[in-house]
Amino acid sequence: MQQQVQNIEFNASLNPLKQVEVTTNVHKFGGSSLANAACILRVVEIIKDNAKLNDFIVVSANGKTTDQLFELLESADNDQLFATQLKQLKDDQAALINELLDNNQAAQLLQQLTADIEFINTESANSFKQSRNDVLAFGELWSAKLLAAVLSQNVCKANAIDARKVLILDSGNNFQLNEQLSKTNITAEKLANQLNIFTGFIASDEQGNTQTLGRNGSDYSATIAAHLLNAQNVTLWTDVNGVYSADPRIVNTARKLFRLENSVAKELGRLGNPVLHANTLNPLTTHNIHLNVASSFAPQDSGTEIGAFGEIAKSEISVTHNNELIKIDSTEFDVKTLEQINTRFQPIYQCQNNTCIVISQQFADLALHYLQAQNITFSTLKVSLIAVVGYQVANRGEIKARFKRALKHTDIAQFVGSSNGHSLLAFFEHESSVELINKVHSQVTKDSRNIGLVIAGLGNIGKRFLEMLPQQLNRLPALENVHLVGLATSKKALINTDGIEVNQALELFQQDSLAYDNQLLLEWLSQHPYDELVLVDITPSEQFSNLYQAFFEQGIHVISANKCAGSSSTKAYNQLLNTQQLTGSQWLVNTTVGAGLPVNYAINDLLNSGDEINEVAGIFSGTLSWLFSNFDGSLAFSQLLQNALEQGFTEPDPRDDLSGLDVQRKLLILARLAGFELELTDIECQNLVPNSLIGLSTDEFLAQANLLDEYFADKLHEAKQQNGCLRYVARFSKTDSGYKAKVGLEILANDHAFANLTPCDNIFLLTTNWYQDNPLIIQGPGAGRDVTAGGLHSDLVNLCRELAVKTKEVEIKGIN
Ligand SMILES: NC(=O)C1=CN([C@@H]2O[C@H](COP(=O)(O)OP(=O)(O)OC[C@H]3O[C@@H](n4cnc5c(N)ncnc54)[C@H](OP(=O)(O)O)[C@@H]3O)[C@@H](O)[C@H]2O)C=CC1
Ligand SMILES: N[C@@H](CC=O)C(=O)O
Repeated sequence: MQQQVQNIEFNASLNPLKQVEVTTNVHKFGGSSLANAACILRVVEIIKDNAKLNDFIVVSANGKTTDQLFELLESADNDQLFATQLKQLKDDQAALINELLDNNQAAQLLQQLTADIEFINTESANSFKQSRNDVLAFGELWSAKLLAAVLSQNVCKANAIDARKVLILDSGNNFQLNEQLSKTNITAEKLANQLNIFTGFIASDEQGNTQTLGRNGSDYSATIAAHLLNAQNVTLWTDVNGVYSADPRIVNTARKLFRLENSVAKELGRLGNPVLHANTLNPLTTHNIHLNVASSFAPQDSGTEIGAFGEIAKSEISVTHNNELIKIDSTEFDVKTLEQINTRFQPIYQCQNNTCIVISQQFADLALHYLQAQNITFSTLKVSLIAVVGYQVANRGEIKARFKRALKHTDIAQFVGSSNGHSLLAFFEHESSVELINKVHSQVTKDSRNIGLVIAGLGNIGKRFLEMLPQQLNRLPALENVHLVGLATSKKALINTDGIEVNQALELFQQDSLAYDNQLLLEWLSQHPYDELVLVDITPSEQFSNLYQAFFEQGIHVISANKCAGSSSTKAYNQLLNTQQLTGSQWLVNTTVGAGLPVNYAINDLLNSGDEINEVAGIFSGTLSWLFSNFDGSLAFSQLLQNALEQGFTEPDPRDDLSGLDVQRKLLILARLAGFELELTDIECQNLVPNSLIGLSTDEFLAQANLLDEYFADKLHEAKQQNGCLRYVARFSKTDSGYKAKVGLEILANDHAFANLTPCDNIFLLTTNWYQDNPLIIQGPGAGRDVTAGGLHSDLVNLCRELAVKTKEVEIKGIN
């Protein structure tokens, strides 16, 4: 039965493939990504979402087809086995065609398949003496034709290209690519305004003989095609979702490396990394082409990007191992022989005195034949390798020392730095154990993750937070891997994935920030290349706090000084908590109440200890505390207000303090933390801003603030008459029917606990089951630049400590 491609939108305006761009991208799909009809349909969806017309799609043979073809080559002398295997191959291919194509389309491919199978059958008579490579080529040819037909039927026109008509290898020059001829060919073969489906793995020589590009040759085909096409991006869609800091099947603390420096990626390939292959990166070095490794099983995940990056990516360290190596020792290597060995067998290591080479076992037979033919006497030894790979890692003393520490008490045969400086190599005369590989990984990477830090809001508090950042980063091991990567104000943002120099952050922001909108910010955040991203919201903006839902959905952690989200509607607040729990995002809000005072932590600790909060009361506004402590009638109230504003205690608009809104929000945040469900409007609130000052801009309000003076002078007089003082008090208490909550101006006795605070201090009285007759009191400065910025730093350190011990399970579909 023909399978359907789901959700294909034929409406031109919605078809993502309609946007034709001048640049070409190359997408390569490996065999396991194209293993069966369901996989191919998934690939079609990926192409719809990620490709555009004129892009090149490079394909491997479907599933295990190449293995089946190899088996046929081997069983040519066994008629019965050969016939069974050939029938199976034909049936498998025919099944794919019938499942995916309508009758007309299927008929053409089935006819071709029959002819190809007949060719294989005929060639078996002379044991494929001349046609081994022609037979192997069928895997990719069938795969390309099938995908082109499925795309043409369901998405857009697609043109299958036989790479043998394009990629010409020079048999007189070690089968190097004839670049000029291949470039001319690719231009001639590609068709405009469609997708070009290109066979991986195969090429031809000048005589037209089929040649293959070796193990994992399709990746190489993709990067060669990208080079010839001057493409911008190559994506290797495979069955793993990126390159890891070690093989995740062996090291379960391995981290995905989101960005890999070109030279480091090349070194990993050279040393036998299972995802990146030795040749793959070679064609990319001359152009600035980005290579991505992504999973076709989880296309929404960001994979690994390979390119030219700055310091953060360059600091990545990984561990690779290879148990399938052979060391060849000889005193007879001459320059010419070594040159040949280098070109043909990709040695992993060559001794400085030219008396030994280490090569992969896959080249062993060929290499040994070659040396015998040269009459060179040699001896061989199986060896294994554990390598620490990173940008110029051989020159990084601390990594070298850690690696050596991990190797202590092992019978290591040799320890050297690679000649390019990008790896440290430890060779052993036996297989490397899983324990040792884990130990090395843990020692050299410290299992640390890169944490990106974005700061939104660079005002009164944001600037102070930023000023304190360099010293914090230098001082605290917990912040070792924190990188400032984004700064934003209401209209401009500076994002630099390579990191923003913290000591010059404000200057860089002035120079380089660009206008942005939330959509752009979210787009960048959705693709950030860090293990964790922390956003510190030091804005007063409700509109900005509305983005938290999207942040949490993307697993981004938020530290808020902004009180809007914490005091939003019950529905919105609960949705945030649910999403955050679902995605593992952390949300730290310590400074939203009491600035740096640990009142939020105290409530959490009490609840964790099994206590219950019965009452919360106190002075929650630093501004109002400062104003009413200092207001004795000698200065007008409006003058004191101006003073509080200048000291950085007030909200950006001081009416948010005077109206009681700021205190109302804080009481709501604490009540919610204590486990109660209520809305802001459930808290009775006394507004001290007269109607005449409500509708004005902040500047207009400040210009007319003297209109407040008479009201507050009267209130002070009233308090004095009662031998008391004015205080703006928040009160929340549990009742039999639920709770009672209000914030407002009170006249308190002069010896009341709330009446004798240092100006600007907050006081929080927590009455709980454990602290009933003698409530728990937390008191201290509750507003201001230093304490608030300090509180935010405290949240950052606590968060980073938690993230350091967070374990992320690696999902592996297998490594092809
Ligand atoms: N003062 C204190 O003691 C305490 C303050 N807080 C909270 O800290 C926050 C910041 O206060 P403060 O520094 O005094 O405020 P400021 O007005 O001095 O600075 C606010 C900053 O936020 C930016 N901003 C405003 N809207 C947005 C937006 N939509 N997107 C991105 N950036 C935006 C502003 O950018 P632009 O310049 O472009 O407008 C500015 O850089 C407030 O939420 C406050 O409640 C919390 C505890 C204590
Ligand atoms: N404006 C606020 C600042 C802290 O939240 C206050 O005065 O308390």
